[in-house]
Amino acid sequence: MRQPSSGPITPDQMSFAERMANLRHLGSLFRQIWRTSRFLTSASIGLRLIKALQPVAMLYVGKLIIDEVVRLTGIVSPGADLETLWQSGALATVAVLLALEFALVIGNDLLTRAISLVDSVLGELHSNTVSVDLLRHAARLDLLHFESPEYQDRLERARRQAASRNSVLSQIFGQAQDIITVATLAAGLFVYAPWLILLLFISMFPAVWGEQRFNLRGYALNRGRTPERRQLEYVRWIGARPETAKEVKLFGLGDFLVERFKTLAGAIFIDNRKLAVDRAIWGGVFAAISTLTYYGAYAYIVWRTISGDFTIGDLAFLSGSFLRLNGLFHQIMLGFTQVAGQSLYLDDLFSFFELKPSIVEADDPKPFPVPIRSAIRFENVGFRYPESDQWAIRNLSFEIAAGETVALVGENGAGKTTIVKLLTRLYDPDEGRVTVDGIDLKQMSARSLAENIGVIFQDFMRFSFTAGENIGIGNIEHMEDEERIRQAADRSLAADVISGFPDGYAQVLGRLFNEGRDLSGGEWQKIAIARGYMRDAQVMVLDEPTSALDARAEAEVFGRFTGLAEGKTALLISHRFSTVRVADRIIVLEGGRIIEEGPHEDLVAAGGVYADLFEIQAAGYR
Ligand SMILES: Nc1ncnc2c1ncn2[C@@H]1O[C@H](COP(=O)(O)OP(=O)(O)OP(=O)(O)O)[C@@H](O)[C@H]1O
Repeated sequence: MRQPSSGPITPDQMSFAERMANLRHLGSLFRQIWRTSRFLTSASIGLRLIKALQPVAMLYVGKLIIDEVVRLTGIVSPGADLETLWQSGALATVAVLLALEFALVIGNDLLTRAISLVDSVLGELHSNTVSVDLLRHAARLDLLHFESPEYQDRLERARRQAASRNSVLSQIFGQAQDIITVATLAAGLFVYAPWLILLLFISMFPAVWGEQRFNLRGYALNRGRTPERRQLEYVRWIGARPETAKEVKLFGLGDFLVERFKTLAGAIFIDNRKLAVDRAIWGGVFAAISTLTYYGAYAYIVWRTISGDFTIGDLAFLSGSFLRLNGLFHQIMLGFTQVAGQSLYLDDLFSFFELKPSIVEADDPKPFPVPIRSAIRFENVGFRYPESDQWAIRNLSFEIAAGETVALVGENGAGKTTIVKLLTRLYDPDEGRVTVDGIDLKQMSARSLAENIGVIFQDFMRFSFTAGENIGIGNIEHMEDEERIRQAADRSLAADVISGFPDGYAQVLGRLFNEGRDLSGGEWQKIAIARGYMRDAQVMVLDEPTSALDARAEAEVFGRFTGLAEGKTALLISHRFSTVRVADRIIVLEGGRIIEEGPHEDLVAAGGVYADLFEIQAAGYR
């Protein structure tokens, strides 16, 4: 597989073997389409097989008609009466042939429509299948995949392919159909003038070579421009979102965004235009070469007819066959290079599916201890974000005893959220380990870990779903449990917010949809906290849970939290010391290391960093 890279590649950088290797994805594509609908896939193949034989049949019946007409003109005297002639039976053959040709034309039309119907239905189903597969696969990947621009580029490329790639298979089926047609036409032509086929073949080469080169250039361009295209999407997104509208207006960012969009779009446009112009010019030259070949061959057949070697019917059949063959040969050859070209894009899609999550479950996973008997321990843990050469945390050891509430404090970037990500196994540590009652998190079943640790992140998601769903998704298995949702909402004070909605729990939140209703930051936070309460988790992690709450709500949320957390283990992160002081123990972090640790009173008495920070905040209130 190619190394994932978003950097531009040029046609010359891709070896022939690599181009061929991309064709392996055709098998995966076929399986995916087959899985989508066996019936429709079989129907598409079957109908095309029948349609493949139509051209030669048409030409041959045409030849028979002409020969029959020529024969009849020889025996029928000018001005003969149609009725007498019909009754004599002389017209029987030509009538049958005409009827046959009519049937072939009608049949062909029906087949074309049936194929296009089957392909369009299959195409839509397949594009749904790919989108579902993409969603499923993305959900299995690690957080690191989503936090890395390179993987976002890959996801973007895969997403772009999801909707359109089934056309490749239609194209391959079409190719197979054309090949069968060519074989039947060529067999006819071969009987009359074998070397004409060779001539046709040679005349194709420049076009095929040119086409595959342009395909590769097109792909390289597209791929190399993925980061810019993502930026383009981003600028478009910023310019048209309710979340951004306030700042865009007040900072007067409109022109700035327009300029940035123009610059990015302009660069992409210039590249695309150059490619389109080159392709058009060379396409014209190559087409002229093959037209020349056709007329050369045509002149030859005309001469052989004049000299009496071929009948007029033969002439019609041969020139028709040659014309069709010429077109079809072109189509097939170009089709092959196009399929090869398209399969480059398939690599984007299927190599995304080949990405494997690195945080995987142990072979024989152990359950999370219920209840926790001893403690959660960070044992000499070190962690560096991928693509970062700085340790976010290093040599970190601490424990949270069963039933204890521990608070983490520290300046921005001290490593607090990183600790939460390690505790929830969104990442694995690079050094040391995180254990619960001595069992490494890596040995634990992902499901039981998720069931036992409830987290509310500072950048929690504001889903444009109903209020009930926004809370219910905190425990997807109990999403329909209204009683549980109400209890969770009561605990987090979200119930008061929801009681003000005309639709209550059925109220759609957010500004995305017509009936949606937006909330204040603090109101959203109450909903998010309720989501955390949906799970009856033993360990609750609250990362900046109350930053947007007013003082009264904060006091109340925490009053309830500490009450409810009795017997539960909790980890709190907050910059507000009024929140932090309720914890049994406070850990002060700096640069990913612990610098102080103890209950609030002890830390204040010790007069260290915590005491200073506490004093600064307290002074602000005096
Ligand atoms: N996805 C990431 N990739 C690379 N570095 C990161 C990533 N997330 C955080 N960091 C870095 O890791 C360090 C610790 O970050 P962390 O988010 O844990 O800090 P924090 O204490 O939670 O900060 P805050 O109080 O601002 O929320 C910081 O230096 C930060 O820049």
